[in-house]
Amino acid sequence: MPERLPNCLSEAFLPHPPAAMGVAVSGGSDSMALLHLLCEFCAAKHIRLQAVTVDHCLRPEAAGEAAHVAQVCANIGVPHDTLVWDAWRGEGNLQNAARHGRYQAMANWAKERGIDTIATGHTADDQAETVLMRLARRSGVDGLSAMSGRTLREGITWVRPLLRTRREVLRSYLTHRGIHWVEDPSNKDARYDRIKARNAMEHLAPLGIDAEALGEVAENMETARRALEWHTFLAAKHLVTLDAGAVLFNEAELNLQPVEVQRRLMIKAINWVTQSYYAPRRGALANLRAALSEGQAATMNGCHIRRIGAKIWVFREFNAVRTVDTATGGLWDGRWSLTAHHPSAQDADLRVRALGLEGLEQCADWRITGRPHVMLQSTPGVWRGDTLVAAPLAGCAQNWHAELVEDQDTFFASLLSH
Ligand SMILES: Nc1ncnc2c1ncn2[C@@H]1O[C@H](COP(=O)(O)OP(=O)(O)OP(=O)(O)O)[C@@H](O)[C@H]1O
Repeated sequence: MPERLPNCLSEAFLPHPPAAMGVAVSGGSDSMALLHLLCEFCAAKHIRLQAVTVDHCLRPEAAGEAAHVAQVCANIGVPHDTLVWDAWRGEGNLQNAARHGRYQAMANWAKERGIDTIATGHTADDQAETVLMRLARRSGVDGLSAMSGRTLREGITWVRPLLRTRREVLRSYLTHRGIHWVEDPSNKDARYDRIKARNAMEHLAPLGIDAEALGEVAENMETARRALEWHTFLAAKHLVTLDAGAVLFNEAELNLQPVEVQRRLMIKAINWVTQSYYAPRRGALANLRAALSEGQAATMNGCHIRRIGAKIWVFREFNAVRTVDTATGGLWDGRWSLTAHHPSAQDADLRVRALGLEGLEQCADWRITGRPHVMLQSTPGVWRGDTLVAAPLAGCAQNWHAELVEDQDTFFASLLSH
């Protein structure tokens, strides 16, 4: 085994080398190898490298493992920090909560240090195991698509330089150089789906289903996913309009699109209106489609969806914002800012709340906006007690402006991954 792995870290993973980058090191073989490979790579490119380990306080050995990583980093002259995540409150899925907490903690760590890129040690084996697990979940093109070599999350670019490298290659590299790594006991625990998938690989090999083959499937799926994404983007440009924070589809044009494109457009619309990241379930979306085709209205994930005239409107569900109440200087529903340029705009007793029926009763001119009554109910207004002061989206502006924090281009941009 050579001391260097020349093909592991191609420059392709960093098209624009940053001045500084982070590396997430759990202490396992993959990230330990990544640390050493990056140490050489960054020295040659004059990139300042810093390492980080998150201790989830879930296993008694974890603190010792983090200390081991710290020692290894000290030996090779890479600054290292251990972050503690102990926010588990016993609710929901522990693995997901720990992963989410870890990414957030590392992103904050990086931002505090002026680092915008962090490398993680995902390998070709992780890729293959993920494909197997996704097959079991009956995933479609998105789920089966390859993990990307670069993703944006929490305002940080995450890179995965080892995605095409097998774990066994990294282990022999470490062994050859006498570098010790930590063996996480959960890596042998066959109660976890990932370990089940790992163990299944040896039985699948005689069929020709190995890490390389599964990796290729994932890359083919990724190519198909991008084509679908592009088609969806072009369709959106043609049949979507945005108005007052709502998404409007030309229904006749929408129905001409393939079902999968319709599904993706609906997900993006719901996510844009609710500022959410998670897609509603396939079954729920199929029910929504059926309801709409029968002319019924539906609510889903905090959105109200219905046909009005020739359009399908997707807008905020009134019940989801009924109790949202903020000061006029703040963000209402995470996306609206209401401002005015007169001095009374600063009055401490002014609040922003949804209009509801009460608000619209005080808004004589709502019809001139051309917006549906049911949609305007969930738009923001400025209130003093029970009296409506202004409703800029409902034709009663009184010199107030309602602005979305995300400009409308972000809806179209969200249709394309980066
Ligand atoms: N506790 C940790 N501290 C620092 N980095 C970590 C830690 N755990 C995992 N990582 C980083 O994430 C990489 C992938 O690890 P692992 O597969 O265990 O995580 P995961 O939660 O499955 O990640 P993902 O959801 O991104 O697939 C590691 O190689 C390492 O770079």
